[in-house]
This record gives sequence, structure tokens and C-alpha cells, in this order.
Amino acid sequence: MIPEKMPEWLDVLIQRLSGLDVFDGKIPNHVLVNEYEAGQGIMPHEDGPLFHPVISTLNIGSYTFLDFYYHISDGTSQAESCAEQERYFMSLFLQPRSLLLIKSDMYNRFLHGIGPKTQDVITDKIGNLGFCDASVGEVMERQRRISLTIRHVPHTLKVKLKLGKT
Ligand SMILES: O=C(O)CCC(=O)C(=O)O
Ligand SMILES: [Fe+2]
Repeated sequence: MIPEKMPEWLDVLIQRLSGLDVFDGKIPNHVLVNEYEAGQGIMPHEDGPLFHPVISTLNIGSYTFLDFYYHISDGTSQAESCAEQERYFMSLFLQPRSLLLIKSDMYNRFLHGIGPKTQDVITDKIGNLGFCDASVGEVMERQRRISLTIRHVPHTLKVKLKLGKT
């Protein structure tokens, strides 16, 4: 990764996050902005070793659900199946204006993804339901959502990127 100066509006957020001391004293240097219209999701994946050991996501706009799945190589009976549905572990309810931190087992042992849905029915498979403004059986409509995934990349190149005139 080639380092570039953060836009000021992101710098403000990064400073506030750094103050929470969730990055082990490091200053986050990588931000991914994703936009989802209702019905758009992201396939189950792992973020890999580059961003290990913690990723943080600020949720803006709509709520969504982040779904967790066993790795095929996990060694548990659920993981033996290749079918996504059977490898499903649980979901987290991501509320608007909330901050999500993924680390430890949730980073290492599970894939995460967002289903391409426009509507959700709240179930008891939601790990953080007790902390959310939602109850089992409730039906919710997804709207446009923007996520800022803020991470620290340990190894960056020591060159500056020059765009435009040479
Ligand atoms: O939008 C999100 O909350 C998840 C994004 C994500 O998992 C990723 O970009 O790796
Ligand atoms: Fe991810």
C-alpha cells in the first residue's frame, strides 16, 4: 500500500477512533467506503492477514445485518458442508451510527458477509439483539447504507504517490 494523506473529514473520525485505543496504540491508515442500495450485499469473505488483528466499521444510513459463516476448513460439523446456508453461524445487527469492531475469533474463525436483501425478519440468531432496538418477529426494510471500514495496515511503502503533472 502506498500512503496518501487522509481527507480532513476522515482524519477527524480516525483521531476519535484512535482515542478509543482499539488499535493497540496504532493510528488507522486505511479506509474503505462501501455504498449499498437496498438489496445489495457483499459475499461471505475473510479480510485476510493484511488488516489483522482488528477491523472497525462505522455504519451510516440504513441498518443492516452482518452474517458470519464457518470456514470450510474449520473442523466443526457445520463447516463440513459447502452449502453457505449450512455454514451460517449468526448475524450481528448493525444499527445506524454504530461502530462495529471485529477481532479475535470473529476475525480469525469466521467469514462475514451481507445478504442481498431488501427486507429482514428479526430472529433469535442475532447475537447482539439484547443491545438493539428490535424484537424477534419484527419486519424491517433496508435503505441505502454507507459503511466506512477503518483499518490499520502495518506495512506501507515508503514512497509518495504523485498524481497529475510530472
Ligand atoms: O460494509 C460492511 O459493513 C462490510 C464491508 C466488508 O466486509 C469489507 O469491505 O471487507
Ligand atoms: Fe470484510
